[in-house]
Amino acid sequence: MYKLVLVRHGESEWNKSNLFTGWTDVDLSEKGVEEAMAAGKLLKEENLVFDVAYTSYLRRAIKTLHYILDTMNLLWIPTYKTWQLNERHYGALQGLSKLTTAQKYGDEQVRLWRRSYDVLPPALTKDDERYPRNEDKYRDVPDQLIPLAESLKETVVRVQDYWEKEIAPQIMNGKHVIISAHGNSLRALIKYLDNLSNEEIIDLNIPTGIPLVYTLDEQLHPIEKYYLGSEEHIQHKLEQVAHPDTIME
Ligand SMILES: O=C(O)[C@H](O)COP(=O)(O)O
Repeated sequence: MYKLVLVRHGESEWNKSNLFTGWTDVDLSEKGVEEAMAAGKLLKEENLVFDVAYTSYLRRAIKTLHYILDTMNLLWIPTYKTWQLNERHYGALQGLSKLTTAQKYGDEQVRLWRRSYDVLPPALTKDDERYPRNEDKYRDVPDQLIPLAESLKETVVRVQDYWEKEIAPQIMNGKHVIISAHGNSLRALIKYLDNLSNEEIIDLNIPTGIPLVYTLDEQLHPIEKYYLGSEEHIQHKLEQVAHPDTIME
């Protein structure tokens, strides 16, 4: 049996202002930093230890991992960063308010863009300043893999590819792994790990900064999973993600 921990980054500045973020490299809010440190504390109290860590190319996930590992006195462990664990690319929605977009296009359209499995958000054009190719950190990513927009389906492809090639072999080798990533890149991974249908994944939300602990069998099939922390706190945070326009604090 193996243990695996997934954690969505703490609240970001754009989570706080309720903006579509995707690959925009925004920082953690003050509350996000506190959430990350609290996650480290919970993991320590659970007596979990890690040998290797994975995160995305985005500072909100990288910093969350850093605060967690610092709190656990594990900053020294090898940490791998990859664009393949980045948030789902939200295309031309990036930077728009989720509330204003719902007022303009309707709640149902926004729900489809946010949670359906295979509906693409409106795409960027290559001359848009938000085109990822403009950023040095993606210089080694082949052109055909640089997204202009992604549905969860495309996100699953790149996350699953990285999982199979890099992360799964480490776990099979007995390494204790933590992954710090994003709401939708983790939904993509969980869809794959839990073998959820395209319908089941629609209702899955991931709270910020709450460690999700998996127990996996020898074939890396999940046996058990649970969030760390109080049930009430987790439920409240899940509501916030599901309805970001209605619950602010
Ligand atoms: O990219 C974003 O806006 C968030 O990280 C995830 O947003 P969602 O919960 O609206 O998909």
